[in-house]
Amino acid sequence: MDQLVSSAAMATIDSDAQLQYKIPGLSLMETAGFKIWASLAAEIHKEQHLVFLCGGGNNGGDALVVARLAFDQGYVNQVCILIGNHISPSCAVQREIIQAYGLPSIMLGDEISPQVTRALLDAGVVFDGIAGTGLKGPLQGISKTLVALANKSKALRVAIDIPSGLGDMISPDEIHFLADRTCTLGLSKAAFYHPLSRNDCGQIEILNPSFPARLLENVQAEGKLIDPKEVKMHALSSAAFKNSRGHVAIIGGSKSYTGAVRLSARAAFSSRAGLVTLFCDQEVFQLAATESPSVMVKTLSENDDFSPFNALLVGPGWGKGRESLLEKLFLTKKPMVLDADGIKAYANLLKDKKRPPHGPLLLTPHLGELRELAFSVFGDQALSLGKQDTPEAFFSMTRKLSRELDAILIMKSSLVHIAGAADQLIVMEGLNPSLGVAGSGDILSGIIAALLGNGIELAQTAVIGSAIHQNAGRLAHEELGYYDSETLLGFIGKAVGEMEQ
Ligand SMILES: NC(=O)C1=CN([C@@H]2O[C@H](COP(=O)(O)OP(=O)(O)OC[C@H]3O[C@@H](n4cnc5c(N)ncnc54)[C@H](OP(=O)(O)O)[C@@H]3O)[C@@H](O)[C@H]2O)[C@@H](O)CC1
Ligand SMILES: Nc1ncnc2c1ncn2[C@@H]1O[C@H](COP(=O)(O)OP(=O)(O)O)[C@@H](O)[C@H]1O
Repeated sequence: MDQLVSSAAMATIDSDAQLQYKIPGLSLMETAGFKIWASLAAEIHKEQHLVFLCGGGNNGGDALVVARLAFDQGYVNQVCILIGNHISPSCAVQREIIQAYGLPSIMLGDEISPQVTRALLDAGVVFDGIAGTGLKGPLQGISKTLVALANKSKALRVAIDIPSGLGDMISPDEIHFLADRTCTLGLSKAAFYHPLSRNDCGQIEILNPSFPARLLENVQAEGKLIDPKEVKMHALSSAAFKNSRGHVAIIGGSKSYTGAVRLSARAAFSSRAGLVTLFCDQEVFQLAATESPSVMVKTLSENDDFSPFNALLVGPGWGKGRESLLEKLFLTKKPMVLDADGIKAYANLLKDKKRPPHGPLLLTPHLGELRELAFSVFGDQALSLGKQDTPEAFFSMTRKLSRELDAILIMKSSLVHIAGAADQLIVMEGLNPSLGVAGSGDILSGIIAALLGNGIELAQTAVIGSAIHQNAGRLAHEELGYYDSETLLGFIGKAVGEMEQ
């Protein structure tokens, strides 16, 4: 599990390391540069042209250390592009060193020179050391122009610490360095994990330039990154049988959307539910009853009794106009997963200022549904959620929404963000486009419902359920590449089996 921190928190660790622990800034910088170069050298050929973009702060100083170490090892096709009016003391030392070495460098003013354009076009690797934790606001001036040009280069793009232009208080819509690799220092940064940022950081490697472990451990983190491969769950007792494995009721399915509930039901069985009953519209009944012999299928009515069930999944393929029924379902106080049209119905209730009391509640919105939900609670300020908002706003608004609704939110994009299961936001790196296929979300909600039916606690359910979905997607991708949701179903039980202990 990695902690995700703000740039401000990381900058405090940097200064505490120097002030409290007396580690010289230059020594931290040397170690940072050494570790960055050590992590990359084997992948770079001596014939490649290396371009180092170096700001005037310590991030630029780090880049200059990497340039010098590379030069010493025979990577002589290189140029350092120097920008910035204010040069930090440690960066000034590094600039003197590369001058003494005679490393090729170009000092840029306000405009890009043809020499720089040429260097970037010919580059095999571009190192971005323009700005890291010290960035204030969106990129301006020559830094912005340089990043735009570097982003057009076909080179391998390596960001030192943070891709320049990304920051906690900066929307990922603003221009930033598009990295293939990010060598981040100390701890990973929360700003990488906005739904629109992560892809632009490439492969992230965390390197510690000898910050004291105590400082890193005691940091106030914004979020934590959990690797789905490391998530485990208790195995079922070998004496478990259908009635002890939980009975899930799925309420959804309508004339226009007949497939969703069937996927959810099958996913629930593969995630250890013992019994599944489907409550659907008359139009879906015949289809569902014929196609899914293991599922008990009933026609949904106003007077259904949900008391025998251990968990309810409400919403897949449900269609519109279900608000009053949803209110009644809340009154059962049963552990409930709300997905898709169920979330939209809930948002409508909230817009009408209705806050029905409910039992343990877990919602699985994709980003569009999340915005709708947040809009119904917070109004206009939520309209940019997950789009043009800043990482800081995304993290804090989603935590606030979860508190406000007294529910756990599993927010689905190419990443998974879970709010409400811990003090910090939990993030899982999905980054598996094969999972982005119609019906994949219905499978997730079926998995979650089964775990709730098994009696697993709500917060744990969110983490374990998301991990089962991601692990199944990974297993399916390793075996098949791309697939449809019916095929994904076949990997759910395997993922569960690998996670059981
Ligand atoms: N102790 C150490 O030595 C260690 C430090 N470490 C490293 O130091 C980094 C932090 O260094 P830092 O605090 O010096 O700030 P930094 O990220 O270089 O940014 C300042 C530069 O950005 C520029 N700039 C700012 N805003 C801008 C904008 N909107 N648009 C354009 N430009 C803008 C600003 O320009 P100025 O405003 O001064 O003209 C200045 O040039 C950290 O990320 C890590 O890499 C680690 O290696 C550990 C050891
Ligand atoms: N690139 C990706 N990497 C990992 N997971 C992804 C990716 N794209 C989509 N997903 C996952 O696929 C699921 C899609 O759900 P959803 O949008 O509700 O689809 P549907 O409504 O078709 O079921 C979510 O769980 C989401 O996290």
